[in-house]
Amino acid sequence: MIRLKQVSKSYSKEVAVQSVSLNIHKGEVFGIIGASGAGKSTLLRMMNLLEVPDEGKIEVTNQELTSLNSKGLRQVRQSIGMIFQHFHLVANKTVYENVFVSLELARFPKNKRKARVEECLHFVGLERFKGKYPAQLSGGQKQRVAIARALANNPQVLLCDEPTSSLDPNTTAEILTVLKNINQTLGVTIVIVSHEMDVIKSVCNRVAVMADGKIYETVEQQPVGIPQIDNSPQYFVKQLKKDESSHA
Ligand SMILES: Nc1ncnc2c1ncn2[C@@H]1O[C@H](COP(=O)(O)OP(=O)(O)OP(=O)(O)O)[C@@H](O)[C@H]1O
Repeated sequence: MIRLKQVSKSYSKEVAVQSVSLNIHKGEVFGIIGASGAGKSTLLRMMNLLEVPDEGKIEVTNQELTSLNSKGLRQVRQSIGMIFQHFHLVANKTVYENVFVSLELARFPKNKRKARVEECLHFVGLERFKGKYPAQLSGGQKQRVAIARALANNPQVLLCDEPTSSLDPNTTAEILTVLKNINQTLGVTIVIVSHEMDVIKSVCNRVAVMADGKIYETVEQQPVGIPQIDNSPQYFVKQLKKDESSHA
């Protein structure tokens, strides 16, 4: 599904990614973890050519991205959705419009756009929020809009760059549940970059550990599942009192 062959990228003299080869299979939830500066985001951003590699080849759905002209690249990008840590929503557009725009850009059939936006907002549980603006939403809701937008063109791949790093544990669990659902019900291949071990362990079936621009090791794992978070005040009080007594 995604095939990287000896891909490298430098910024001035800074080597961000160094000769990485990697195959990500259809239907996987693939994680990329490592220290800050290890090259995770750069590697992910090369999978849809947001960053252009200096060397190497990148194939997505059997098409070599670096050899495509701009029209070909635009078409292939419709099968690759992406979400970001800071959501990247358009501030002066409503929830509905944020999703609608991606259908316009992709020249989705005009008479089907409205229904598709509603379908995507329904999938992420945000139908009631369609008239709101991003500033009126919580972080988790903003990420859901970004997911709906990324899903609008029926992608085969969803690239997720630190998708939960701005969110609290409860909202993180909600977003991971949405991502898992997308993988299981829609069969979308998911790649998640995160520095949070709990996130990677909860949903990924294979994980690349990056260091100094290279893949140090790729580990297969059984996802441990998404933790059930108790957000009740009773839970917080209990945890505080437990910590107090363990330090007495
Ligand atoms: N646009 C850029 N211009 C210059 N240097 C960059 C750019 N993007 C990344 N780098 C450098 O490339 C290296 C890898 O960065 P990258 O963001 O890929 O790492 P990361 O593992 O995702 O880190 P983090 O977890 O902190 O986001 C770092 O040394 C970084 O400073």
